[in-house]
Amino acid sequence: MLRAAGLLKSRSAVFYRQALRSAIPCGRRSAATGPRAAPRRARSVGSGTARRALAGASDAAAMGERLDHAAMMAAARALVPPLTADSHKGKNGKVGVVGGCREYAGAPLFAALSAVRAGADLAHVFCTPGAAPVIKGYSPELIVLPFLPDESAQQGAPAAADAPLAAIRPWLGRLTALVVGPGLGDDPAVAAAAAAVVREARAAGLPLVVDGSGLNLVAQSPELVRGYRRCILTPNLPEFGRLAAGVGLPLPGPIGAGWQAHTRELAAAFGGPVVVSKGPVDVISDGRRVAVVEAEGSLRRAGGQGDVLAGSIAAFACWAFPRHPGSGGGGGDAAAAEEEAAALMAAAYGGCALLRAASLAAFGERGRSMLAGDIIPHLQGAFEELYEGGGSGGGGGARM
Ligand SMILES: NC(=O)C1=CN([C@@H]2O[C@H](COP(=O)(O)OP(=O)(O)OC[C@H]3O[C@@H](n4cnc5c(N)ncnc54)[C@H](O)[C@@H]3O)[C@@H](O)[C@H]2O)[C@@H](O)CC1
Ligand SMILES: Nc1ncnc2c1ncn2[C@@H]1O[C@H](COP(=O)(O)OP(=O)(O)OP(=O)(O)O)[C@@H](O)[C@H]1O
Repeated sequence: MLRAAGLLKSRSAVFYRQALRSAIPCGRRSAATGPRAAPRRARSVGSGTARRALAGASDAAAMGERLDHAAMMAAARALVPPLTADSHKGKNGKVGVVGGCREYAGAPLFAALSAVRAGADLAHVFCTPGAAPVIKGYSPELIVLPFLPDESAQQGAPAAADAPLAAIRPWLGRLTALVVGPGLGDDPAVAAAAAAVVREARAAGLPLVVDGSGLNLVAQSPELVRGYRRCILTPNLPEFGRLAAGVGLPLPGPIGAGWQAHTRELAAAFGGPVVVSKGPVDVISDGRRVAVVEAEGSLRRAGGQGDVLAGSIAAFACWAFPRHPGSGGGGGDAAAAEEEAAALMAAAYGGCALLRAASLAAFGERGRSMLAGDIIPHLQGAFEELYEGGGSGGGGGARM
């Protein structure tokens, strides 16, 4: 038994290392990705670490010029808080997930569990009453709050968002990042409540990751996030097309990877949010600079991998804005805007690289049977390899 576990462990470690190697275009491990000798200090966006790490790549860059992989990995690594004996619960992140309805209970579960497995301390799921017992039943770790409208009771009723927002509002102030959309569905009352939560979160300067059905909300009402600098939009290609249509950005031809070339333009059209266009490579842009995550991932396309990504990015977003001071809105000084954009780009890059390494490891273990839930136990080993240099290689056979 122990021997088998050891074999699994070392097999996993091989996959993390493969993922790591394939993440480095020159094929050698740079200082930026090597193990760290010294303990790290806690850092915040205000320290300028993320911006400085990006500066070498971005200062000379023309609009849309591609940022360097090693610099992006260093920037992501700089966001990771050290584990210290004087930490308290919540210090390393409290993530909220707005999503989960009768049809889709898995998506918010994947996002929330991934956030805590990536290192956030707490995860809350704001879902409909129909989804709550299912989500809770899967994981005692999650704080499940059935405050979104009950879809079955709402048919034909006006989409009033006041009551759900009143229930959710007291919790928002405790969070350090919010994921909006995994498994939210398209019920009008649920969508109206989620839109109200987005407005409230934005007013409070809370970092947002918008994914899944949340992107449909944004496509229909781009003003929800337009100009908001603490927002990451994570579209797959159909979602990318809907967002582009929402802001009047023309795209060439039918759905396809070529659309990703327009990621910078889409981000520019939103004027604040970072866009992560998911696909064969993940293209990340703040409307000015572009970073591309090319690391090898899984060959499986099982549903839910985007939810694991959203939760992983949310953990990094907590670390990018530990106390979310300021509003993240337009205006303010240019240096602050630059800091926020750099931190957000680093958070997105960190999450994308993590997902790819973990899914490659899960694929190595499960092959064609790999599911999104199989990736989550591998977040640990992938995280250690990419961001801590420890490389326990753990995760094989562990529970979600
Ligand atoms: N287990 C769950 O509860 C899951 C729920 N999910 C949720 O389900 C809701 C709806 O998501 P959908 O996946 O239906 O909607 P999407 O808009 O993501 O996808 C619509 C259709 O486009 C296709 N498609 C996706 N990527 C494509 C690409 N690159 N090229 C061509 N076609 C592509 C898909 O097969 C799908 O049929 C969201 O809220 C989402 O979060 C998903 O996250 C999957 C897992
Ligand atoms: N064609 C591809 N080649 C390689 N990796 C891919 C490809 N498509 C997706 N991925 C990987 O899967 C991740 C999630 O992308 P995907 O398109 O599955 O999201 P999604 O459709 O939003 O997921 P979900 O099923 O959770 O809604 C990407 O970030 C990338 O790592």
